Amino acid sequence: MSVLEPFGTRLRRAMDERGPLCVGIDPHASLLADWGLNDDVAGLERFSRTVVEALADRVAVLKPQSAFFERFGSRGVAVLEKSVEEARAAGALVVMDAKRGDIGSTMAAYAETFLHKDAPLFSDALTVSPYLGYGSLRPAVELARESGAGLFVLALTSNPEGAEVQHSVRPGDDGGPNVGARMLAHLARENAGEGPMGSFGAVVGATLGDLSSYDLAINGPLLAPGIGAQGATPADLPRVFGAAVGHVVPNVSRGVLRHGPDAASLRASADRFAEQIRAAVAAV
Ligand SMILES: O=c1ccn([C@@H]2O[C@H](COP(=O)(O)O)[C@@H](O)[C@H]2O)c(=O)[nH]1
Repeated sequence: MSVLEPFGTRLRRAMDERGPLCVGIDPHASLLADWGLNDDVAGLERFSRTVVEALADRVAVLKPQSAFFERFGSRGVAVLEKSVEEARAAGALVVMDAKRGDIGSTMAAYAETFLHKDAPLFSDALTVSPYLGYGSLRPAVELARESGAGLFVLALTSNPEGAEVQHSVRPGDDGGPNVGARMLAHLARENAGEGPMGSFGAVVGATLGDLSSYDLAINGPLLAPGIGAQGATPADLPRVFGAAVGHVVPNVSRGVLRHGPDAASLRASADRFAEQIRAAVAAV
């Protein structure tokens, strides 16, 4: 198996060279319609190819949302494979947003699917759910380390429903850290001693307001969805992330995609978000 430089190193370089923006590839049925495409595999393929061709040479990260491809069965997954390959070939890092999570023995198979360097769906990083226990993710952590890939662990998600799980505290641990904080602490341990940045990131929503009660200094990236369609803005980033804002990878999906299918308009929208993010982060 060929080995890449660690994901954290590659991501840090990409963020420094291109800015930290991550654009989602989320082919919602409504966006396919808005773009004048059919809600079928041909429409999916055209949508995804347009986004990759417009943006893969300028943004640090593209994040395909696997659900919108899986919806079309094996032919949709084939489009996803091709999109990942083309985006990586054009210079973007690919974070596969598949939010996998299961008992360890099954997690090992998910890891083989997305994090083995020779797998058809190999991606630079994968979103994972730790809600079968952080330890159940161990096979993914180990294979990611071997391959030079990374993980983004759901810690404090952008949706309001997430609080029910993520703000809960272990029984008998009154006053102790909540679940989200525990996930951040696990990740800080995973990234200890890594430079310039570890490969094990957290998903922390840009919609969540002041997070100063959390220790976001995990020495790893913080993938921040919620900008655009979910109501957060680039200007919110310093208030939400404080001193950790330099590790934030802000994600925008529909906020950019609604400007398609014209490639120049997609690029212009991504450039506007990138500039607003640069200005917000520079002001800290
Ligand atoms: O906490 C989370 C984790 C993941 N997502 C995903 O990010 C994008 C957001 O899309 P927008 O169109 O910019 O709202 C989407 O793929 C979600 O599944 C998230 O929103 N929140």
